[in-house]
Amino acid sequence: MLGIGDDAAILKPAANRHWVIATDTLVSGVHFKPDDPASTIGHKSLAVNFSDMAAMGAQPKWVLLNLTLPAVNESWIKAFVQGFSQLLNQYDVQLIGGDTTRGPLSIGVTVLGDCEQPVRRDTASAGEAVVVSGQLGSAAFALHHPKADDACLAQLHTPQPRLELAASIKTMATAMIDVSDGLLADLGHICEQSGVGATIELERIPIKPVIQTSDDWITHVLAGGDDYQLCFTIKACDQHRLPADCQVIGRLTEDRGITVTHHQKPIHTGLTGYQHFAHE
Ligand SMILES: Nc1ncnc2c1ncn2[C@@H]1O[C@H](COP(=O)(O)OP(=O)(O)OP(=O)(O)O)[C@@H](O)[C@H]1O
Ligand SMILES: Cc1ncc(C[n+]2csc(CCOP(=O)(O)O)c2C)c(N)n1
Ligand SMILES: [Mg+2]
Repeated sequence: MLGIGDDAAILKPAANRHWVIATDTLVSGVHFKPDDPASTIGHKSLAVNFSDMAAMGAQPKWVLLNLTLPAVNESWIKAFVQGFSQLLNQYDVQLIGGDTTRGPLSIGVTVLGDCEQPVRRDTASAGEAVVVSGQLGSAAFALHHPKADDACLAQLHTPQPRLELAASIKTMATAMIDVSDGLLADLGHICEQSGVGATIELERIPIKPVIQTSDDWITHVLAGGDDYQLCFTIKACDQHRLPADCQVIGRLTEDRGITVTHHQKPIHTGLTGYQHFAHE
């Protein structure tokens, strides 16, 4: 085992474990505002990667950090490191390397984790219940209404990866994903890759009541993104075993596509999810 200092780090996998590897980049102006606090940018760049580990039912162990900075601003870097290290230490994860270059501000993180049995996106079946953790739409609401609610703003700036929750439900989850691009997009990935569809009930999706003050709250809930909650599927017989922070919001169907109902009536949203190249 060798960390920072050589041309590459060296890892020795534990026997009978699966390695799980993911990478996610945050770009200034795309994933955060240039004047957001550096400590929250540090936190979020790691949290979104840990969220991918949670979605696989894996435990993060090591990370690589690729920093592109426009200039050396010591107080900015100090605050970034503080936010980044706080989450690293919380989950006992080691920074084993990375790269630092000059350019427009962006942060790339690669995370390596392990688990006994990963939870995939392509293993759900029709008839199973669709579950989400926490509440959806808070971060998207805060992005559009930054002064409206501190709890929503905290969801946007310092999302908490659902690692403990994932560990507690991973054996009952038949498929799982984290909600980064919006529920419709991410549940859509489970559906497409598992060859099923879904019907979800809007009124069963947990939200903070304050977001309903926005005319666009349905868009925030279904397609806003930046939630970093878990969406997973379970057998109907496991519903009574769900932790309190999890809510069944619908069911998987043989028919493809996702139908959203509001008080039993289908609603036509025309929504997809967060798309990086949608407005080109
Ligand atoms: N440039 C790329 N080269 C190779 N594979 C890629 C590339 N971009 C995405 N992928 C792969 O495509 C799959 C989906 O990645 P994507 O980033 O779209 O989804 P995600 O990780 O669920 O979402 P998010 O990035 O919002 O967390 C992953 O397996 C990822 O490794
Ligand atoms: C300044 C600013 N503009 C827009 C957003 C919203 N946003 C950006 S990327 C993304 C999806 C996840 O990205 P990826 O798919 O790359 O992981 C979302 C919801 C934000 N947070 N800050
Ligand atoms: Mg990704």
